[in-house]
Formats: sequence, C-alpha cells, structure tokens
Amino acid sequence: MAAVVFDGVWKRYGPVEAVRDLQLACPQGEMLALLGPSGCGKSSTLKMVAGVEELSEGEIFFDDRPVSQLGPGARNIAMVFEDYALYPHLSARDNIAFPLRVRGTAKAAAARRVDEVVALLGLEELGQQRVRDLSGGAQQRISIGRALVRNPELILFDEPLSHLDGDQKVRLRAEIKRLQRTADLTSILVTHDQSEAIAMADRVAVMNDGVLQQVGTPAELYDSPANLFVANFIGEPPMNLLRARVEQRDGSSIVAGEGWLSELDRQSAVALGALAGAHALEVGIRPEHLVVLPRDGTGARRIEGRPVPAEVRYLEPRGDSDVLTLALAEGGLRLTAEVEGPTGWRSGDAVSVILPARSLHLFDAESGRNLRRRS
Ligand SMILES: Nc1ncnc2c1ncn2[C@@H]1O[C@H](COP(=O)(O)OP(=O)(O)OP(=O)(O)O)[C@@H](O)[C@H]1O
Repeated sequence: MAAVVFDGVWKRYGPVEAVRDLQLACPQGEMLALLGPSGCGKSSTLKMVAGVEELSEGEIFFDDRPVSQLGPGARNIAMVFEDYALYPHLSARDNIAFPLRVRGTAKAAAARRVDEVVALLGLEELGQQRVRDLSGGAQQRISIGRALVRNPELILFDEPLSHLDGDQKVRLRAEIKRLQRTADLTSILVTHDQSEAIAMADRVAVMNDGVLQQVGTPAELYDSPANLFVANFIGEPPMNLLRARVEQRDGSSIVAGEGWLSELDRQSAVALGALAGAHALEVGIRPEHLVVLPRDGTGARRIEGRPVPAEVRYLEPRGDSDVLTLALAEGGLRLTAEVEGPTGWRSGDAVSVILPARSLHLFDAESGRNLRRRS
C-alpha cells in the first residue's frame, strides 16, 4: 500500500474555502483520522483523495506519484461508507467478490482471494447468507471485505460506524483496528466522533474551518493540545478553560483567575515571565486533574497547590468515577471535575478544589496558542 501526502492542498467552492493549504502525511501502514466538527473540511479532503472532487491548488501524492490528474478508477482506492452500500439480495461472499467480477478476475483466482478475505475477517459463517438478513455490524464487516478484496493502495473510511448502535460500534471499531494492524493497511478515517478517532487511529488530524489545527497521536493531542480549539475539542468531559493572568506575589509566580489561583512551577514561570501582566491567558485543566477534597482539608497536605473553597452543584455518577459540577465560593465560576467514585458527595456539599500547577495548560487568550509548546 502507498503512503499519502497532501502538499499545500486547497479546496474552494466559489468563495468558500473548504480546505486551506493542507500539509499532511499518512505513512504507509498507518490509520490517520481526519477529525473535526461539521463543515471543517474533512469530507472535501477525503473526496479529493478519492478523486471525486478536484483540487483547487496543491498536489496529493501516493508514494512519489502525483495523483491529482488521475480519475477515481485509476487510483486503486477502496471506500467504506457509513451506509455499507452492499447488494442486499446477494450473499456476503458474492458482495465481497463483486469488485473482482467487475474486473473480470479469473474464477479460481477470485475464489482464492475471497477465501483469504473471508478468513481475515472471520466471516466464514456468514458467507452464504443474504446480506439483507444480517445485522448492521456484520454488513459493515462485509463491506470492509469488499474493500480489501482487490488489494487497494489505500482504504478510506467515511464515518463507518455512524449507523451502528453502541455495542456493535465498540466491537467493530476494535475489529477494524485489529484488521488494519494485521494487514498493515494504509487508511484514512473521516469522523466527527473523537472517541472513534482515538480508539482506531494511530494519529489524528484535527481540522477546523478548513485549517489543520494539529496532527498527533491521541495521547499527544490529549496531553499537549496545540491550541484552544484542540484543547476544547478533545476530551470528555471537556477541558475546563478559565480566563487568567500571571502575577508576582511574595517572590512566586502565580496564575490567578476569578476566585482561584495556582502557583506556577519554575519552568513555566520562566517561560511565562515575559507575559506577566501583558497578555490575557486562558488556562486549561482537565476535569480528572482537579483535586477535590472535603472543605476541612483532609488529605490536602499530600497535594501540591492551594485549596480553593467551592460547592458541589451537581453530581453525575459514571460507575467508577463521579463527574462533579463545582461552583467556586468566590465569584461562582463553574468547574467540572472527574474524580474516582463513588464519592458520596451531594449537591450543596462544601469542598475545596486544587488546580495543581503541573496540570495546567496555558494558552494565549488572543491567538489561542499553547504557550508551553515550542512549535
Ligand atoms: N459542493 C459544495 N459546494 C459548495 N460548498 C461546499 C460543497 N461541499 C462542501 N461545501 C462547504 O465546504 C465546507 C467544508 O465542507 P465539508 O463537507 O468538507 O466539511 P465536513 O467537515 O466534512 O462536514 P460534514 O461532516 O458536515 O460533511 C463547508 O462550509 C461546506 O458548506
């Protein structure tokens, strides 16, 4: 299979700039997810790879070969769509064999290849069944088999799990991941669902408003978001984002907002020294990084940071964790915390919350840029 490179790719529909100067690579054998909200340009990007939309500018390469002038048929790409696009009256096997029949592959060779794909996907039991009698998950596995059967250069997955219910979704995404790893498939996945992208992709490219915001492994996006958009888009419940400023107090650097403060570690203080008082900051902290303690301070000594008085407003039990909505005592600012549960807390309980300095993400409020990242 091929590596795919987008080199300065633009897509314009009249005045609409759907994709702007996209610079992105999907190495051979990788699953790359294009993730973003509706209208961010991910479908336009996929269509340009597939050859069903022309590029306005730039080039797409498969290995070293430019493909923008090739029609869809000449690119040897397979697509898996959200609605399976199978022939309902044909058997699972005949659906998988279909692309080989269209190509006129010799019968014996086609049967051998279909056998291989059926075995790879574990579809032996479904082979002779008519597709319309099968579950959505089984149908999608068959459509993946049909995509694989002709050894494509690249597989495009376009929201492949959207039509499936929760249980089937989770099983199929694990299945797709296993398959992609075993068969070393180069694939691009388009999705608006971060949990899908994170579960399946080796790397995720987050797009917004036609612009690539960041590309990285799920852990990189989570731990080190390049900007406010990525910080807010990745993570559930979302990162808390708070207006703040940097101050010097008693020889320490303090980052403080409405009703809370946190002492900065030396490294961040030096990095942010130039910003003190000058820039407005936006501080991010993940819900699971907040430390919530009883108001009497039990356990506070073990934790670095200053306890800030707050009240529990709402508690959502999630099995092994509780998601708490907290209101700070001074100013009433809301924070979401996710703590190991069950906590037994109830709305109205007085607590203290600590924002540990090392867990803070610091963003320039104007540009949105993460001030702790070098690039
Ligand atoms: N054929 C078209 N003509 C005009 N504008 C288009 C066309 N296709 C897409 N657009 C616009 O381009 C922008 C990007 O659309 P695109 O479909 O690529 O985004 P998307 O992230 O895939 O969204 P969705 O998930 O809703 O499909 C949007 O503003 C959209 O309205």
